[in-house]
This record gives sequence, C-alpha cells and structure tokens, in this order.
Amino acid sequence: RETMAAEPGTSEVRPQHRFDQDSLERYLSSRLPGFPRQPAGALAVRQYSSGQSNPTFYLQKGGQAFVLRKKPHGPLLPRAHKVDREYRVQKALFSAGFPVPEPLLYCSDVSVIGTEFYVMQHVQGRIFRDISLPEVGPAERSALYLAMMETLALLHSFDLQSLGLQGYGRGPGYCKRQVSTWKKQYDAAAHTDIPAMNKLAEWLANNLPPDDNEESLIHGDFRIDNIIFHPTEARVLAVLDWELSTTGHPLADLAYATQCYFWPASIKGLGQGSVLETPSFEELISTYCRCRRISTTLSNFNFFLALSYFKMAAIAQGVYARYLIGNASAENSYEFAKVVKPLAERGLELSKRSSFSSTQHSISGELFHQSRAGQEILLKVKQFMKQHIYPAEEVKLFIHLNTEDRWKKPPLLERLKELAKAEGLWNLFLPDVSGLSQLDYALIAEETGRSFFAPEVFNCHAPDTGNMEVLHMYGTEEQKKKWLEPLLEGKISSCFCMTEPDVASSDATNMQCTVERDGNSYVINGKKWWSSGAGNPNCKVAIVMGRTKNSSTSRYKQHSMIIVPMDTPGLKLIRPLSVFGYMDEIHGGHFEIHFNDVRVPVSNIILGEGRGFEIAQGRLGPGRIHHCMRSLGAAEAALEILCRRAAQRQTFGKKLYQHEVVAHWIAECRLSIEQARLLTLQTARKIDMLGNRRARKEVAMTKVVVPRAVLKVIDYAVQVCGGAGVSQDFPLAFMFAYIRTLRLADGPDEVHLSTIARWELLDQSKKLTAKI
Ligand SMILES: Cc1cc2nc3c(=O)[nH]c(=O)nc-3n(C[C@H](O)[C@H](O)[C@H](O)COP(=O)(O)OP(=O)(O)OC[C@H]3O[C@@H](n4cnc5c(N)ncnc54)[C@H](O)[C@@H]3O)c2cc1C
Repeated sequence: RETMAAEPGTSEVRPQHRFDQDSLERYLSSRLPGFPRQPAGALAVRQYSSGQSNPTFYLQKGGQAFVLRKKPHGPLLPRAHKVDREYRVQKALFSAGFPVPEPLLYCSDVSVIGTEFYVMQHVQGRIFRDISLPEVGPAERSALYLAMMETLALLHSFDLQSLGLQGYGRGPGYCKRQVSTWKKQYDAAAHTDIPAMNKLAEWLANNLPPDDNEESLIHGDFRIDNIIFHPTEARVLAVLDWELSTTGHPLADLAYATQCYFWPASIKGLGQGSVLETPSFEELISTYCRCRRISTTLSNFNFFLALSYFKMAAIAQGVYARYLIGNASAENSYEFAKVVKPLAERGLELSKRSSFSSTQHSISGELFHQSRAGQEILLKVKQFMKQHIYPAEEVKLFIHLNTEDRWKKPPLLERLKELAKAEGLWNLFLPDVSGLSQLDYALIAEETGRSFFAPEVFNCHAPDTGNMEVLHMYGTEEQKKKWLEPLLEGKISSCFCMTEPDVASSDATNMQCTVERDGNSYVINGKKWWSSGAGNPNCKVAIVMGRTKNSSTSRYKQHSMIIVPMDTPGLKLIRPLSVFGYMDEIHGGHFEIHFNDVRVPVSNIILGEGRGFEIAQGRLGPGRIHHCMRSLGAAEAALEILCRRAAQRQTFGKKLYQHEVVAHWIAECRLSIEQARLLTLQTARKIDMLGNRRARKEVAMTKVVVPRAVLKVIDYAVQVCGGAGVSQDFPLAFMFAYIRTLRLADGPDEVHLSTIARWELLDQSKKLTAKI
C-alpha cells in the first residue's frame, strides 16, 4: 500500500471501524471518474480522530486525496447516521456555490464495505479543533469567526425550492420535533436519572416559539471545528458534517454556534473548554443579523440556547451509550458521561434569561444616545476593523513602512478602501452625506483611531476631511464638481496650507503669504510648512490661506482661502519634515512648500476675499472632536498593550500588574480615558444641538484635555513595556509622536486655554449680571 503524506488529525483505522479496503479500491476504480486505477492495492486509508458519529476516512492514492464517510457498523439509533441525506444536501449546496466539499459518489450497496458510504473531494485548509483558536492572534480570530457567521447567514438565506431540496425536512414544527427527538434519543441512551434534563425537556416543550413554522435549510451542528478555512486567509472553504442538517428555524443554528459564550466553566477539554473573549457574542450576532438583514433584537433566543444545551446533553449521553457498547468513533467518548448534567443545568439557566440582543451598552452609550443608524454603522465598522484592518496591519501594512516604496500607497490599502466603500462605510464624517450626528460619528472615529490606517480606508482622514468640509460648506458648484466629488470618491487627496515657517502661526494674523488679484487670476507668493499629506502621490490639490489686500480694517478679514492645484507652476515641495524622527510617509508626510508667483483663476477663491478666518472657524470645530475621538481609540489600544505586557512579564517574583504601582497606573489610564471620552461626547452632543459656534468653549476644552489624557496613557504603556515600548516592535513610540503633535497642531494648548478662560469669564459675568 502507498505510504501516506501525513494528514493532520488522522490515525490508523480503529479496529471496530475496519472495512475491506481492497473491495473499496476496486469499487472506486470502476465508479469514481478520475480515481487512479493503477497500481492496484495502493489505496491508503486513515481515520479522522474527531467526530463522534459517522466515521470519516482519509483516502489517498496516486497523489490524489479523497474523504469517505460511512455509517458505523452495528445497531444504530433510529433516524441517525443517514449518509444519503448528507450526500444530497452537499450536492445541492455545492451546485449553489456554497462552500462544501464537492460530493463525488454515493454507494448504497452494503456489500462493498459493509455499510452505505459516500466519497467527497478532500479540501486542503485549516481546521481549528479548539474553539478558542489559541494558534492565532485576536484580530485573526475575530476575522475567522466573523467569516463563519457570514457563511451561516448565507446558508440560511437559500430558498429550498431553488436548491431542489423540497421535502428535505419534515415541514413546520421543527422546534417541537427537536425537543421530542432529543428527548427520545436521550431516554434511549440514559443510564442514570438526571432531573435537570427532565426539567429542561419539560420547559422546552411548554415554551415553543410562536414562529415554529419557519423553514430554512439548517446545518444542525454548526461549529467552528466543522469548518475548513483557507490556509492563510479568513475565508471559509468548506462546511463539514451535514448529518444533522434539515429544514427548520435558523436561530437554532445561530444559538448552537454561539453557545460557547455560555459554556459552564466546570466542563473542560472537549474542544469547548475556554470561553471565547474575542470576538464578542454581540459581534457575532450582529454580523449574522446584518448579513441576513434582520433585526439584532432576537426574540426567543433563550429558547434556542436552552434547546442547544439540551441537544448537546442528549448527544453527549448518546456518545457515552455508544462507548458502553464499544461502538463510539472517538477515543475520549467515555468522558461524555460527566458533562450531561452541567449542560442540562446551564440550559435551564439560559431558559430564564429574558432577552438577548447585540446592542452593546457602555456608560457613555447609556448617557449619550446614538441614533439607530449610528449604532448599526458603529457595529459594521467594528466588524470591518476586525475582519479586514487588524489582520492587514499585522501582516502587510506595517511592513510596507519599511520598504523603498513607503511614499507610495500600498495596493492593499486601495483594496481595503474599495471594500469599505462597497459596504457603505465611507465619508462617515460628513453629516449631510452619512446622515450621522457628530455624536454618532465621534464613537465611530474612536473605533477607527485604533489603527493608523483605518481612517484613510473609510475616507475619513485628515486633512482631506477638513478640506472636504470646507468645499462642502463654502465651495461653489464648480469647485465642488472639480474637487469635492473626486475627494468624496477617494480618487484624489489634498493638503491644507496655513502654517508658515517664518512667523508664529498659532496667531494666524501673522501670516505673510500673499494672495493678490491680478486681472482674472490670483497670484500666490509665500512659504508654508507642515502641509500634511502633500507627499501623497495622489495629492492633487491644496487649500491655501494667505493675506489679501482689501479695504477692511478688521485683523480677521484680511485673509482668504484659495484652491491651488498641486501641479500649478511655481508651487514647489521643498522638503518633508520629520515628527520626532518619523516621516509619516504612509499619510503623505508633512511638507514645506514654497509658492513663487503661483497663478490660479479667480474662480478658485473660496467664499470670497477676506473670508479666510470665517472658513477656518467653520472647519475646525467638528474636525477637532473627530481628532480627539480617534486619539481615544489609540489610548484604548495602548492600554490594551500595557495590560497584556503587565500580565506576561514578571519582575522580583511577581507579574508586573501585581506590583501595586503598575496596578495604579492601569487604573489611572482607565480614569483618564473615561473622563476624556465623556467630555468629548458631551462636546459632540453640544455641536449637534447648538452648532459649532455655541460649542466653541467645549471644543477648546476637549482639544486640551484629550491629547493630555492620551499621552499619559501611552507614556504609562511605554513604561510598562520597558525598552520594547520605545522600539519599532511596538506601535507606542509612533503613537506618542503622533499624539504629542496634537498639543500643537490645530492650535497649541495655550491658545485654547486662553479661549476657555475668555469664555469662562464671560459666562461668569453673565451669571453676575443675572443676579444683579
Ligand atoms: C504633525 C503636524 C501636522 C500639521 N499639519 C498641518 C497642516 O496640515 N496644515 C497646516 O497649516 N499646519 C499644520 N501643522 C502646524 C500646526 O498647526 C502649527 O504648528 C500650530 O498651529 C502652531 O504654530 P507654530 O508651529 O507656528 O507655533 P508658534 O505659533 O510659533 O507657537 C509656539 C508656541 O508658543 C506658545 N504660544 C503660542 N501662542 C500662545 C499664547 N497665546 N499664550 C501662551 N503661549 C503661546 C505655545 O506654547 C506654542 O506651542 C501641523 C503641525 C504638526 C506638528
């Protein structure tokens, strides 16, 4: 016989499952197209160790691999082990493009290997036996679980008729039948009395859901270890083990797939031992509901979870019964006797829970009411981050920063942008386009701020956001068509040129750059620096602020903003500026730009001569809040790094977090983040209710408080990580450099503090006047 390349998870065929391999080989040679005929007697067979029901075998001959599933030998429980049904459902699903192994041949002739069997294609990929997926990082784990949920939603979306599976199930009343089937199976296999099992059966029978006539194709055993994933991507290649598939209520599959979140701590070791923390239960539910376009508030989900536990308990009892008669297909079958009672007890407990929904509650979520659309988009963004952005960051994007192409946009970033756009996660920062409030968007911005790359993927990154706001609010139709539209589509990017090297620009009236009318043109002369994004190869336009000669005496009416295409003669990129040594290439860097007689048409002026300060005020309010929320996302990411490191490393006989000083730092970080977030949300709400101008004091307060709070968190995280914290192995140094600039950019702290004091004094004087 052939020596077999090792197939993970297989062993020699167990004695009780042996069959006539020569007979099988002869049969396959004559019936299975493409099965290698020569040399005879070379078929190698191994048995998969997992799976408690229909024994499954790995077949190999002539470099080709197949999988065979058969009924077990000996007496069997009624209605179980129907391999012909498995074959039929796989065939229908494969034809519909659903990920299942291609079924190749079914044999009802028991004379071949002693029982019915079928053969399917062998799919090469990853199977995770431990549901907590310890072999992958949190981002990949989330991505894999979310892919699994999307696949489940796809399964439930099929129309039975179009699959040709009419009559596959037994009609309406699935839940009722399930309760009675599993009760019968349990009774047939039970060897001791377990009161919780009886009570649970009774509760289920008396609390059947009113919509028990729903009929979708359901899998019946939908778990992560029944899925083959792509070898490197978070993509489902095949769903296995269709023995329990039928038609019925889809929430039964969903509850079964998410039961691990409620798994009793006392049961360990049956592939379900650890509680899954990432992704959360809510995320799985919301992914599923989004894909099926149903509400995330699931009524009667307690019934389905209780049913799941009842079924698990009955299956465990059945496996144990088969073990007692020597007919179980896995080696650890005897352990199943111990789990029946705790499973039944957990089922009873779950039956009493009143509601399950995917709405996540946090202190800020309860105090600040998000719109329904805001909640949904936030959840979609969270999933997108987990499914696409974190895995991309882990494997590709950070590596790109160290290549010679680092000033170019990595193609992966462009692909992610397309994906985000297709999902409608695009231009969320602009209320008139997204329909979101500032409060809604503030929470979304925080989520995207966890990654350096995410804001751009969602077309929500500075300075484009601010420039788009300017053009949207103040641009002419022609300006909008020419520049706003391609910016909104993400086809081009832009920069904003206000700060100058030769004058203190926190007082913008110092500005020296001139914008002078000359016939049908404006001519721009001057030097700018810190023009963020100007080095992006896609940066096609700048909004430039400069001094215009006019008759007004007000210091704040001497300046104008004007649109300057980057390829206008006379505009020259002089040099990129570094930020604590970082060039920030992926965001297009920060450039010094000189303008020498740069001539643009008069139609490029925005709003009109002398209106520059007016525009700057309108531009900076919401933008500052978004920056602050994004940086809170970075603070959360830094605190996560801090806590992980504190739990991993040990000094002087204790884990780092066990030293009280480190524990206090952790607490301080949490205090800072919560306080800063509450202020930011409060400001966002005020902008929503009263507009930018009336929220100026709050905007200034937020702009001072948040960067300070976030820097404090990052600094503690650096301290706890030791030398690693300032190295390229951790993102903390880059985070620190970036957040530190927020205490200068968009106005230094001192300017904002002066603003706050001015408004405070004004408010106090109003109070005094009111008292008099
Ligand atoms: C990473 C980064 C990106 C940037 N991106 C852009 C961009 O895209 N476009 C753009 O135009 N600019 C950008 N800037 C520039 C930024 O907005 C300016 O640096 C900022 O406005 C301060 O101006 P300045 O550097 O000229 O500092 P100055 O005005 O010289 O101020 C220096 C210091 O003086 C003190 N000071 C100032 N005013 C007062 C006061 N009233 N009371 C007490 N002390 C005071 C403060 O401590 C202040 O930090 C960016 C800056 C950085 C670091």
